[in-house]
Amino acid sequence: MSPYVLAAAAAGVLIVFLFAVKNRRRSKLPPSPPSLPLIGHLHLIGRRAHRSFHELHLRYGGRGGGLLFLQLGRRRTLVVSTAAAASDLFRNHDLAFASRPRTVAGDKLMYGCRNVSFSPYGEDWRRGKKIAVVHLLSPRRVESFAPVRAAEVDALVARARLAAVAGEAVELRELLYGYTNAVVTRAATGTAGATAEKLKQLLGNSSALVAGFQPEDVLPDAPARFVRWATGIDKKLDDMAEAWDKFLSEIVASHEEKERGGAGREDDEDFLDVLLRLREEGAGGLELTDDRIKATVEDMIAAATETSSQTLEWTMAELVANPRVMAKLQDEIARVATTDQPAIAESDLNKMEYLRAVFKETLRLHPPAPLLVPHESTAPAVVQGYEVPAKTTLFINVWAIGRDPAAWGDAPEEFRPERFVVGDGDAPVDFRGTDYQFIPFGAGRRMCPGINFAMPVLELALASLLRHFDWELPGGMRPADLDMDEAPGLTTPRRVPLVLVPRCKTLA
Ligand code: HEM
Repeated sequence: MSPYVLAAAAAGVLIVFLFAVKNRRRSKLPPSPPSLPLIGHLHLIGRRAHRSFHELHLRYGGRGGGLLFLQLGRRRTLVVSTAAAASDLFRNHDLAFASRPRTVAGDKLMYGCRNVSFSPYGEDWRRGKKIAVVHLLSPRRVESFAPVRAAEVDALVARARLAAVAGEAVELRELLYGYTNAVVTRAATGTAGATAEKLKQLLGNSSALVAGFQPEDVLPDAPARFVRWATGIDKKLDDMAEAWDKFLSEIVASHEEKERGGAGREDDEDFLDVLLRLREEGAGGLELTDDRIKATVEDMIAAATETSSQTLEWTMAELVANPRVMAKLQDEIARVATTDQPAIAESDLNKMEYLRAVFKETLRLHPPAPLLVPHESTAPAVVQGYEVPAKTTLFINVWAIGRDPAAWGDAPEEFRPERFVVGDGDAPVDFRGTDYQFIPFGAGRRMCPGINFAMPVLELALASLLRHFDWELPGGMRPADLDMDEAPGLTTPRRVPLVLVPRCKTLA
């Protein structure tokens, strides 16, 4: 046989062998739709990524046990879309997926990812998170902000009353954002007013810059840098980072000045006071540099404000769309908060079981972070028999999991808070990270540490707004006319802001 024929035969065998190996490797990845060169599956993802992932899961993920593997430009991506798969992932692979993908925007806006939310998994993140859980968001610290919540709810009710007396419609987003922003800004920095206004502006501009896919997601380093420079993204991020830094540095300086005048009582401290005191005390091994302190305060404000105001706006929308639920909740509030009380006491909130159920139902259907915050794996993992390589980005589609018929029955789209009310002795499904069909705050190591802070802020506001007012749709609109779609972005506000008319109620 001629050497050419031999070489061709050998090459053929080698190609078939390599193809078989590649296919065997591929077959160990979770299912995946057909992809294009370079961009992979990016062209299949719309502006509301959670909806695109859900559609792809329904179409291609059937045999994948709730897992779907996508190549989004350069990013290997695992999408989890069912409660069963989320349970397996958090129970058995939480550590492998406990890091975060690094982004240029996160680096620039959060002091090199020195905040808790974007920090890669490691000792600094662990210590930063401990500070958040033990010192900033502990039940005792949250309790110390009760007067702040009471004052800001009073202001919220007063603003709604002005509109009610004038017979005017109110844009709820503006009203509710003003409230959550003021509570969080006061808890973080001790003041609201102009500080809260400035923060609103900074937060709004920053969200627009970090939303959506970034050039480095799609392109190799050098071209991505070029695109960032050519499109002006880098300049915008640098300007934004400078504006944040100027603002935060002034607040830190004024707190340091105050501290030099003598330490106040620990019970009256805001987040910045706590962080500066911990720096003095040694901070459990974490070097609390100025940058880390500023990143932590910025992180808390960013993580708390929009998530809370969006939850309130969605809840009001669902209540107006479901008058039966609205009436039942108003009855509960009237039963618990009697007429002799001018304002609702926080201790009464625990007696409002249906109120908590209403919020849970809202968070099931409208989780503010529909894909959580992206995780990244630091080691290879075998999930449900599939091999997932290290450095894979993980999206947990809690928006889809909240609609998973296997977990929620045959009418998962229906707003029915009774799902979360159970008979004596049974524990209702909760969002504390162990009922994997309902994880709007995440689960495992990277779970949200802010639940205790968020819930009284939400519950006190809603109970007060429903106690003092009836809420009507403007201009003959009917509940069925309400647009219940969400806008694109990292969090999911309503696409169309909710506008309602408050009518003063006489307290029965
Ligand atoms: C309705 C209100 C809120 C919702 C729905 C919410 C939801 C979430 C979610 C989904 C995550 C990501 C979990 C993951 O990646 O697995 C998260 C992380 C985080 N949240 Fe919240 N959150 C809320 C309020 C708050 C508040 C009030 C604070 C602080 C005052 C806060 C601070 C944080 C922090 C620091 C992280 C990062 C945790 C980490 O990476 O280890 N959140 N939150």
